[in-house]
Amino acid sequence: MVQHPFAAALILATLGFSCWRLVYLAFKSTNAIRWTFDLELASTALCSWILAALLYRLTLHPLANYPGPVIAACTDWYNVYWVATGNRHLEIDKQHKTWGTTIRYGPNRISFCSEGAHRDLGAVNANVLRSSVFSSFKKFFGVDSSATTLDPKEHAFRRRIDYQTLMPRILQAYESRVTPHIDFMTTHLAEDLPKASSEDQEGEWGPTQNMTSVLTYCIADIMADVVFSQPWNVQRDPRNRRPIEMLPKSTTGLLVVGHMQTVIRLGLHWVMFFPFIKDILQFLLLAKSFASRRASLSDHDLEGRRDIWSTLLVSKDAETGRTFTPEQLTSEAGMFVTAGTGTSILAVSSTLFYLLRYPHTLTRLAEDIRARFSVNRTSPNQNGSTPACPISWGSSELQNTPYLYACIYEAMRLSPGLPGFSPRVAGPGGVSLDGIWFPEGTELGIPFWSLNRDARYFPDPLTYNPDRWMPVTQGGQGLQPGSGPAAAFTPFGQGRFGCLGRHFAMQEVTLILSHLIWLFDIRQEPRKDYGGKNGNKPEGRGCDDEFQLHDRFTGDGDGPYVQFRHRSF
Ligand code: HEM
Repeated sequence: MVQHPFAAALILATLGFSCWRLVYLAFKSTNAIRWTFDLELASTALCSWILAALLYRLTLHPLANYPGPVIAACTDWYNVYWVATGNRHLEIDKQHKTWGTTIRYGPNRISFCSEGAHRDLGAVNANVLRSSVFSSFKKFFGVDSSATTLDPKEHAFRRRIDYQTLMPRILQAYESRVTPHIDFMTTHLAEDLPKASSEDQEGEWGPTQNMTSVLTYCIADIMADVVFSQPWNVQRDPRNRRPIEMLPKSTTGLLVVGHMQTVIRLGLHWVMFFPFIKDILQFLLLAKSFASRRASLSDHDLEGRRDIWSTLLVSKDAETGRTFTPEQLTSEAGMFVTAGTGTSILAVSSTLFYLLRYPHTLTRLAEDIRARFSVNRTSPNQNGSTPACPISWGSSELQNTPYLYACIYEAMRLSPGLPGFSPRVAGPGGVSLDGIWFPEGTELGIPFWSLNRDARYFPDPLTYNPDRWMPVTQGGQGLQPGSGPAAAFTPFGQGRFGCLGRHFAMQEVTLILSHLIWLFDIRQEPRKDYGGKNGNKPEGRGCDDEFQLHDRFTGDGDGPYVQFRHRSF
């Protein structure tokens, strides 16, 4: 209020006018035609109610003194707008640059960009709950998953069961559900390339590939196979691609709706936001059909190969003795596909983007990987010209390739899987973050995009520098994600909401990248204009050297546009 005297004066004046109108109408009522009077009275009362709410939000609300855009303090339509554009992470970043560490980005929402706040919010025993933003999922689909339920006990129960499917020691069982899809992708890429005249010569460069698309199809096939024992077949059959291509945009829809709890309470979300969510409805129908087909498979059909479904089916919660109901089983299985697809695509595509933008990092990584994994002359050739890649799922040598991990972490820092918020709500009695107390019910979010680029924690933050994550003994800075000086960087979240698939994801991402880099030379499409050279890019998107994302709860990119050629052996 103090910061916005003009807005406050305007609102006061309008409120005064409304009160006068009410009094005037009350006097006039004896002579007025009844329905006209009712209409005028109702609209005046509505305007007065809205203005009173605005006034309260700007003056007496517990968050009234936090800085930020006036419109954000007044209404959540600010959030709806920015979420719908996919640019909310850029807008929030701009606001933090203007106002500092803590900003009010909704009437009841605080964005807190500090390592201390991140630590306190993510602590296992933090007095916070999941925000009602996630409730839109259940409102539309009638079911919840561990990634959306607001009930802490239900969440903990589902998490305990889900964890049993992704424990590091059982991941090896998924090998035959992962590697064939990666092999299909690389074989397909190789088929498009001009043949090299001999093995010890590089070939010609092949056609341009949009790696976000290539990876989307590969990773969707992997996830459907790992979860449901059913290849989605999106790599082979373009007709199957629409649901997976539309998934990022439809999660935006859920996020948009989640910010409008009043609209949901009035049941208007179906009408107002249907265009946003119709694609996710299609996706869920597809997940249901996967689930019913999977339910009809017997152990014999699986030929001894484990999938996530079979583990979920038999797992029992040690604390409560409960198992999943058929509905819970279906919603959890579908959730694994949504949670594990977009995030992994982004991790691989952004790493490729930055490796190509900083060619010395690509050269170093390729030399390292090719030196560690030598050519196996006895294994069958792919497409007659390229020896098969010897790197296998779960390879301990691969897991001990620090520069590969460093390159991925650094790309995830600049292109976080969750560029925006994963909001929490202060529990009964309130919560203290980084020394600041927030009352019960306040919605609190860490702006991951901004935090990961904060020069207080990552000097020279916009430079892609994998050496930050290399051990000191190998000339690096020795940072480790989520601890010590890099505590601000937690690419897989933390605490009781942290990612259950992190070990699986790192195995998958490292395997895909190492296969591409071992098999092919890669270069950026020479003619592609990535950045704001034409001066017509929206604010925050002008940098040529940055992988551009849309915040659709998970980050959604495009490209990089690359060309491959056969490497020499
Ligand atoms: C590089 C890839 C990935 C990244 C960056 C990533 C990141 C994250 C993050 C940041 C969260 C926490 C969300 C929150 O705080 O609300 C999360 C949750 C989750 N992730 Fe991942 N994830 C990745 C891959 C996967 C994969 C492959 C799977 C499954 C196979 C998976 C399953 C989950 C699940 C089930 C949750 C919800 C946990 C809960 O609510 O208790 N993720 N992920």
